[in-house]
Amino acid sequence: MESIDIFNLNSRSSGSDPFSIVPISGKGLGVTATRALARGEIVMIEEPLFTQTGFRSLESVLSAFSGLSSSEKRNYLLPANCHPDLHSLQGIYETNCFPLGPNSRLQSRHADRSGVFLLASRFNSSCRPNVENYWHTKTQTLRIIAQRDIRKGEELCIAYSELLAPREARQAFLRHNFGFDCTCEVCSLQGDASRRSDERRVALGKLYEDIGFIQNPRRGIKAVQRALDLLREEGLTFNREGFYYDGFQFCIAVSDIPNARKWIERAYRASVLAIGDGGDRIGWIMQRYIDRPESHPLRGLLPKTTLCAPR
Ligand SMILES: C[S@@+](CC[C@H](N)C(=O)[O-])C[C@H]1O[C@@H](n2cnc3c(N)ncnc32)[C@H](O)[C@@H]1O
Repeated sequence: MESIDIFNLNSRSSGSDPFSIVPISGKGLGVTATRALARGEIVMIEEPLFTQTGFRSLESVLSAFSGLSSSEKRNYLLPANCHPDLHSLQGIYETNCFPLGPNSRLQSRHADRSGVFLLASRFNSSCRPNVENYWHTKTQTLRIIAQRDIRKGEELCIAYSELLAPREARQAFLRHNFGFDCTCEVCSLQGDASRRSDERRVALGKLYEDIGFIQNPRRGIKAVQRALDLLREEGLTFNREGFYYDGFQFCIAVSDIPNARKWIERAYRASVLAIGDGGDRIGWIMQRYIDRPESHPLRGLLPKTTLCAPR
């Protein structure tokens, strides 16, 4: 393995940053917290070294690489490469790039742009991630945000794989795309604990797909509560704001304005904690409905009734 100047990497961050890049047993380098972090806190903000469109090729990566300064070129060659079948410049890109938007976890997750980042490329993967990457359109920077309270010294991990999938499927994905056997705390569970985790994730995946199609609002709100319970039990924060937003829409459809307001407030709070208060589109839409929930176009779609508030 290439010898890596960790001091040089760490010196890229400002002295007050709450993370450090260090060797992690069995995983190469990784990122740890140098102090306790609160949920919602921004851990890192980084500009891309270069970006690519969705139709990238060896030529486009080469062309971007040739525009870098000589020290940037040296730094680009340091991160991991899990694609020995590709040209090394392309392999490094495919191993380390991040999607750049679109900035909505409520809508499509398919980015048509990606970028490579020297510090952020050092985050290892966990199937119960404690930080999440988010592309902040306004500043054209990648933000890494704490998804729960984190202890000093804890490793900070993002998720490389689909979270709402059973262990075997996640492992196969990571082996195929990143060339490693995941040894995160969830993949290391044994027996019943592993089976229960799989069941929760599969159930969550089904709820995530199905909730938008449920027509009966009482069944819908129950499904939302169930999804939020499963997330809590599984220690995940994936799409929390989306599930709260679903709860809001069920209440709005039956003109239950007081409960709708409580659901949208939770959705907004969960969104700010997940991706920060960037004044982006999701935050802006949610804020509008906190002020005037009755302005949502689904209002009164179904006969009036009272549902329930989030727990
Ligand atoms: C994007 S790099 C992450 C940083 C990398 N550890 C380094 O030293 O630069 C991806 C590589 O890190 C390692 N890795 C990431 N997450 C891992 C995990 N959960 N278990 C084992 N290895 C992991 C794998 O070798 C993977 O191919």
